[in-house]
Amino acid sequence: MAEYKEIDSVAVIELKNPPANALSKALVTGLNNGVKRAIDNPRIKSIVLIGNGQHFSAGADITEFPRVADVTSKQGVSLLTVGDVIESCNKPVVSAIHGVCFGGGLEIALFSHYRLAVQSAKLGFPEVSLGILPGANGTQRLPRVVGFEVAMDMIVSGKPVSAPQALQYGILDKIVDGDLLTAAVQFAKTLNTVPHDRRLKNVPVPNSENANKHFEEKLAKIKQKQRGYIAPINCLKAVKASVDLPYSEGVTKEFQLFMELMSSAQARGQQYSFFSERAATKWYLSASKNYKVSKDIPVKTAGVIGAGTMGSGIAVSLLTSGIPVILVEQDSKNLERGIELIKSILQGGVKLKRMTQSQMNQILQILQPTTKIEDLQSVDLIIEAVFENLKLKQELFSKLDKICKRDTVLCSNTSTLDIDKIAKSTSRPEKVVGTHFFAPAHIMPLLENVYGNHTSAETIATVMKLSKKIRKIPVLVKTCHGFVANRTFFEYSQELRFVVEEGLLPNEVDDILEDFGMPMGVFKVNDLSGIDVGWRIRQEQAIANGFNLTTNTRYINGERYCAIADKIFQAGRYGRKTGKGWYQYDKPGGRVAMVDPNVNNIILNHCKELGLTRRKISTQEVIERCMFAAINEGFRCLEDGIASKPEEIDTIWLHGFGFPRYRGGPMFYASQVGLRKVYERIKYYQKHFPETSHWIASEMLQRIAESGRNVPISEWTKFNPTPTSSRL
Ligand SMILES: CCCCCCCCCCCCCC(=O)CC(=O)SCCNC(=O)CCNC(=O)[C@H](O)C(C)(C)COP(=O)(O)OP(=O)(O)OC[C@H]1O[C@@H](n2cnc3c(N)ncnc32)[C@H](O)[C@@H]1OP(=O)(O)O
Ligand SMILES: NC(=O)C1=CN([C@@H]2O[C@H](COP(=O)(O)OP(=O)(O)OC[C@H]3O[C@@H](n4cnc5c(N)ncnc54)[C@H](O)[C@@H]3O)[C@@H](O)[C@H]2O)C=CC1
Repeated sequence: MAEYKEIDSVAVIELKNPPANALSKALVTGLNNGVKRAIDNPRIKSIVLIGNGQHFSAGADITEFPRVADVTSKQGVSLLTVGDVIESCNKPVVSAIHGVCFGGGLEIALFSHYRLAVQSAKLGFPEVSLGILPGANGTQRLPRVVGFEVAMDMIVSGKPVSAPQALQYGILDKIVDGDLLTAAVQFAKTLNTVPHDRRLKNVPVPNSENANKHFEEKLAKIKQKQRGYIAPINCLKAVKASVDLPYSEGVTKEFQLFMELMSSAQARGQQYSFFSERAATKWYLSASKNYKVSKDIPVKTAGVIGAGTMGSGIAVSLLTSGIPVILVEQDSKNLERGIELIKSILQGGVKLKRMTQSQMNQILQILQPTTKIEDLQSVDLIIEAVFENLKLKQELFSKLDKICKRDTVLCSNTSTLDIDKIAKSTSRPEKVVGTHFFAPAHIMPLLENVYGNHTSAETIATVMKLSKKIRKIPVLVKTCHGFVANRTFFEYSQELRFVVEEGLLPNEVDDILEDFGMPMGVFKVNDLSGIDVGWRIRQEQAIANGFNLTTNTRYINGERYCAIADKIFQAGRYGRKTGKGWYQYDKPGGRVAMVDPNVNNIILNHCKELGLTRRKISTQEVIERCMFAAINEGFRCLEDGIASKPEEIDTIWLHGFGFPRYRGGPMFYASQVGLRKVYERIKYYQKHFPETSHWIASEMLQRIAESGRNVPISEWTKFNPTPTSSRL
């Protein structure tokens, strides 16, 4: 775990716990033993700590967190005990850093007396994203090096800094070229004693005159931008303690704030999210088709068809990752509009200092706009993002099949349509796959990749790899109408439309959802993605089912239907883009949503026409109805083999819909509420709303609820009554 060796008078202790040298109890014990061995050896004059493999250390071992008792136990060796041993050691200790030096890893480095790093290293405290704070004195030590404001920013944001930035802040003493170990040993040999100010606990916090002001400003920002999250607030309070209290009292305050977080439900949700998004990327269809064994096709050039809302954002994601794009539109007017959209997105990046004007110009050089689909003949991969219309997409794929080279991967950004139906218009269904981006496509992190019955492992591997290359979090699901994201979101939003039909107004529903932690209420989301898009999807589905949808429709094949959204569409209110939808906006494309009495009239008239009596609906009822409807559908996706594990559904909601990370995702939320209760409430709603089939409880949910025990999420799929494949 920690390998000890001697190079002349220098003891070298190598942290070794692949893949990221997480500081497990065993590694910390090994480190402690190594430092003590060096202290006890009179021939040793100084000590170097270095990481084996790709990183110095990714910090404390998160898998050990559930055992909070271990973390806090005074028995055994903790990061704090080894930290004390390092800091009080009379032989200089040098941390030699490469890869990442995160969390507890950075705390070890800050207990050390000197820090060196290679140019590419990254240093930071990401604990806040796990719902905790750097609890091994990081909140008291970092400010003593970098001052209050920088420490506050680093710890509250969790964002790492580069080695050159860390050098500038004084976190690093030196950036070294060439072999890190050789340089560190050479450096260590020049050291004899440990000066007083190299033990950070002896040092006051510099530049702390305006700490109160900075504290108040940051607190206000957190409350506005990270509404509901407790970890950033405790991080901030802990850093402030470094200024307000002597070191010995500051660490006690840090411990108290750390323990508050560690035992919180939010930390459980955030740590679950860390593992669920990694579990979701590990796709598995069979022994010969999975993330471990399947090879991808390198994507050196790409095509995007349709330069509307989605196509332009998709093109930006590809272009900013260095992939040249041929952008195809149906005519030059739409093409011009698409190019302008792309330019305005990039210009936004320049404004926010994410890129320079000259980088933007370079990016535009690898964009080739055209109205000729034939120009796509030799690209490696194409993403189609034209209107949501099956016939149109089939025609397009059939053309692409004839035009493109044989191994071009053909992707559709369809948000609902069956990939198999699109694939069947080609002679290469194995190359056809869904790549479902979320709006705005250049910002939203999720990529829901969708395989059909004929999609090859190579095609899947290609889009999963590409997702990472373009900085997206990929999840692989199986084709069906709406896949996982829209299938579950549909039930959530449908139930909320019913709530509006029964008594609440859109802004009242949105307020409840935003208080629950959603970044935006469902009606604001509808306005953003386009009321016309939703309308088109409903029309498509109705046509596919041989049904004629009108604004008077109340039931479809006996199923309750709410036509208010269609009436909003009929009123020419297409959402933000037209400056009015469920809300009134400051201007077309504007962001400021205002309650519009005209919308309220549409709703009230609708109810009057149908003779519906409106009623008061409680917050609890709203949350239960939308969440439990989505959760029930999530279980059905598992039953149908559309998703293979609950973690996929949760990752989709976290990164596609901005579900609050501290709640883990809808399925994790269900586990926290308790599946027995979720099941009972679903049965209750089924009794009250028998004409809505999403209240028929999933059999899998029923089995778990009736098992009489608290089944952990990792075991839920064992209760699947219809295991469909080997994907479990
Ligand atoms: C009265 C006194 C009593 C004593 C009281 C004592 C109290 C003291 C308490 C001290 C508590 C310490 C507090 C502290 O500072 C806590 C921390 O350090 S929390 C950890 C912070 N670190 C992170 O959040 C880093 C997370 N990891 C990453 O960012 C990335 O994984 C990384 C950049 C390292 C690598 O990224 P990438 O190459 O993309 O690979 P993956 O992300 O897929 O990771 C590969 C693999 O590694 C696993 N892993 C990564 N980090 C950790 C980790 N920290 N712990 C456990 N496992 C980790 C990851 O899950 C992947 O595993 P797979 O199985 O392959 O999916
Ligand atoms: N808007 C959203 O929030 C999301 C939409 N989607 C899906 O993405 C696709 C595109 O949606 P949007 O970008 O919102 O639509 P959009 O209406 O903004 O853009 C579609 C573009 O396709 C172009 N187009 C139409 N036929 C074409 C053809 N034959 N050749 C070349 N270009 C053609 C149109 O001119 C238009 O610019 C749809 O399948 C939609 O369901 C997926 C996720 C989210």
